[in-house]
Amino acid sequence: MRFERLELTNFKPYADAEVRLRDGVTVIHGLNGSGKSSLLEACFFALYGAKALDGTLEEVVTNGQEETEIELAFHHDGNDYRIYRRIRASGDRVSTVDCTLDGPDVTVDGARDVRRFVTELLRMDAEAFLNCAYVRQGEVNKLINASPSQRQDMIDDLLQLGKLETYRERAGDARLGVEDLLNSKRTLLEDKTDRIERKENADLHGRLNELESRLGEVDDEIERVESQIDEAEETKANAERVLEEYEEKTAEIEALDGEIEEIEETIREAETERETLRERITETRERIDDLESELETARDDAELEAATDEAIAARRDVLDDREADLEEQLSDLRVTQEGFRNQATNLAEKATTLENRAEETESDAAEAESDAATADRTAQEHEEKLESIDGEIDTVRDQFDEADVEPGTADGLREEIQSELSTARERVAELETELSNARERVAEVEELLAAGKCPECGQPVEGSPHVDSIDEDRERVAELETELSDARDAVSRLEERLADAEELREAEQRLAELENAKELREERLTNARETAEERRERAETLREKADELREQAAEAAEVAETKREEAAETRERIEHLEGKLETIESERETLSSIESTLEEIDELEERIDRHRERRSTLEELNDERRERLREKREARDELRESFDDDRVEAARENKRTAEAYLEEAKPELEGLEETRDELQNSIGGVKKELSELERLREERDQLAERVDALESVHEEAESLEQLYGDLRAELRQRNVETLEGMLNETFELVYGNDAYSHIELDGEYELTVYQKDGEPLEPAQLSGGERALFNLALRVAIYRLLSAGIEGAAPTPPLILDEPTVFLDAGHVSRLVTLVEEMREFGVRQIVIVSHDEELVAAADDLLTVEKDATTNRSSVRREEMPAIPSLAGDD
Ligand SMILES: Nc1ncnc2c1ncn2[C@@H]1O[C@H](COP(=O)(O)OP(=O)(O)OP(=O)(O)O)[C@@H](O)[C@H]1O
Ligand SMILES: [Zn+2]
Repeated sequence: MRFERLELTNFKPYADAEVRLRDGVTVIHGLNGSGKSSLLEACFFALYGAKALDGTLEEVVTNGQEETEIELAFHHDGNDYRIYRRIRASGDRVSTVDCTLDGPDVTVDGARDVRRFVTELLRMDAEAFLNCAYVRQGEVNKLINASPSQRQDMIDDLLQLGKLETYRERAGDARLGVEDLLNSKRTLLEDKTDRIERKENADLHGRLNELESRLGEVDDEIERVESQIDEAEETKANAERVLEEYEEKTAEIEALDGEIEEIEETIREAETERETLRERITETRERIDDLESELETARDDAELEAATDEAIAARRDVLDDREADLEEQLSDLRVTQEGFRNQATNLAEKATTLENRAEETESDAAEAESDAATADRTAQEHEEKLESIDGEIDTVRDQFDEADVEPGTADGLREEIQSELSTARERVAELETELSNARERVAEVEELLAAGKCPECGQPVEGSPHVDSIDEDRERVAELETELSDARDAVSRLEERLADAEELREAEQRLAELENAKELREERLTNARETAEERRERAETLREKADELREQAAEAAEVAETKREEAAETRERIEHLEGKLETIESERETLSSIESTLEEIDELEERIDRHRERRSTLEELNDERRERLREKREARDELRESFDDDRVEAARENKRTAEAYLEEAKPELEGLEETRDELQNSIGGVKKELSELERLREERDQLAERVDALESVHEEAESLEQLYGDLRAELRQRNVETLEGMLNETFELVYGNDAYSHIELDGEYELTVYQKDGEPLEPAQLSGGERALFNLALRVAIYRLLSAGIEGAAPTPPLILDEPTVFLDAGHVSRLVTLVEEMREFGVRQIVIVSHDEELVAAADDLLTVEKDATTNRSSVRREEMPAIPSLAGDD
């Protein structure tokens, strides 16, 4: 067997790692704590699971991670296998959630099954693997310190000698089982023999004979009693038959008596019923008489000639006719009444309308009167105004009288004065111009004269002609001034006169206006007066009209009253007729009651007939019954005469005697039968015991045979037990010898110094080291390094023994050494290298060693370097490229 590939995820310090392991010697090296041992542990754990751990499952999961995966591929006996494990930590629990082993044509699931499979496959469990193949760090003293019996167990177990012990134990168990069985069978056999002896002593056959003869006697006695009982029973039966017959006849007579009584009773009942019916007929007849007298009275009331259906029908016709007639009259009257009522209503309405109109007309009249008054007041106002206008006109006329001008001429006068005034004003203007001119000339001349010059020619004044005219001119100015003043006076006078004339003209206009106003007023006055007159007349007319309307209204109301009265009269007549109709109805009812009385009478008559019929039927029935009664009485009398008192008495006596006998005999018989049953039981019991005895004898014979057989099986088991024990001892002895040889060989090879001569391993697995001088030494007394070598030698020896012993069937697992050089000095390390090479030669294909030792490293076929990252604290593994591999064997 050899490991091929290991793949780890979150296993201890490894986050992710993959290692391939090859044949030959693989050395794993690296610093302390880098994870070397963990790699080996991983392989071991992959194979055996939790069993392979020193601690708990929890430790394999990298701190802080939740899941760990391990995959190990290995080769064994020509096949490839692969184990996969997945461990999950959730909360406080750590468990294997997945565990599978795949091999050729096989898949195993579940940690337990995988472990079993691996144990089976490698022929060693985890413990055995540790004892031979995997030398764990620090387990140097394990085998040395073990007690001989522990050592024996370990080695026996490895060499499968344990199985022989198991077989021996099983044989021992079987022997003990047989022994138990044998003992119990022997006891049984003794018991049986005892019981047979006891039974043989009891004289069962003698008892049987005696019982059988007694049974014969009892049977005879039973037979005798039974025949007597039969006789008595026959006598009893005969007597009973006679008595029965007698009883039957008595019963028959009783039955006939009963029937006779019944018939008599029926006849009596029928007679009673007939009597009752007769009484009913009388009662009914009386009732009919009463009804007929009632009928007579009713017929008179209803004016009927006869109380017959025909008369009633005729009377009904008359009543129908009368009713129809009355209905007709009534309907006419109702129409009339309705007419009167309508007229009364209409007239009352009309009266109201007229009354309203009269009121309206009166209010119109009042309105017209008030209008007339208003018009009168207006006329008076106009009159007053006219008076004031007349006053004003007089004042204006007085003005004209004063001016002595005829009104209407003022205009012509004004025009005349106007033209005189303009002429006068022209004269003034002319004079003013002339005066001005004259004055200028005077002024001019005076200026020239003052200057000495002629005013006309400019020549010096002395001698100028013109100077002479100045006086004339001065006169002319004076003249003109006088003339102008006169002319101006004339203008003033004319202006005054014009103003007067103007005034008059205005007065004239005012007068015309006043005359106009006066005319207008007068017209309006006339109008007002006319209006007043007209309104008064209208009021008069309206009042007359209103009176007329009132009269009409009164008339209409009167007529309405008359109509109402007429309507009331008609109502009375209607009521009267309705009364008559009611009378007809009551007459009809009377007729109906007569009819029903007639019907009742008929019915009563019928009832009488029925009663009579029933009576005669009853009479006939009773006649028949009397006939039957007679017959029954005869039959009964016959029966009474037919039996004999003496015979009955004899039968009674016989029956009593037989019964008395039977009463005594039956218990006797019962007693006999009981005795017989007891005897039979006893006989059965004795016979059973006899057959029991037979059976016991048979059983005893069988048991005796069985005990013989068991005794021989016991012997066989004993010898088998012995055989296994001997075999194991022998095998162990052989193994011990071989092991001792190999141990010495190996120890010599790895230690080989002059101090020790040899190691002894005795049959009890006691180890002793002998010094050269023959002194024995306990292995525990060796030095640390010596112990390490000794241990290694022992392991290797066991490993060799194992591989030799099992030969081919179980190819040896890889030899795994964890730090084997710790206690060794350099020389011994070289020997270890030699040992390793030896092992290779013995056929160990794969050797894995954890070591720091340079020499071992140098001797490796494969070098794996393990490193731990200082920051992440995660380990990694790496294969060193090796130079051409020197042969290890060549080293030595
Ligand atoms: N569950 C774990 N999670 C993380 N790290 C772990 C876990 N278990 C162990 N370790 C670490 O792994 C290392 C131990 O590894 P291992 O024993 O394989 O080292 P080594 O190389 O064999 O050391 P030495 O040379 O001292 O024997 C320690 O540093 C330890 O802290
Ligand atoms: Zn280590």
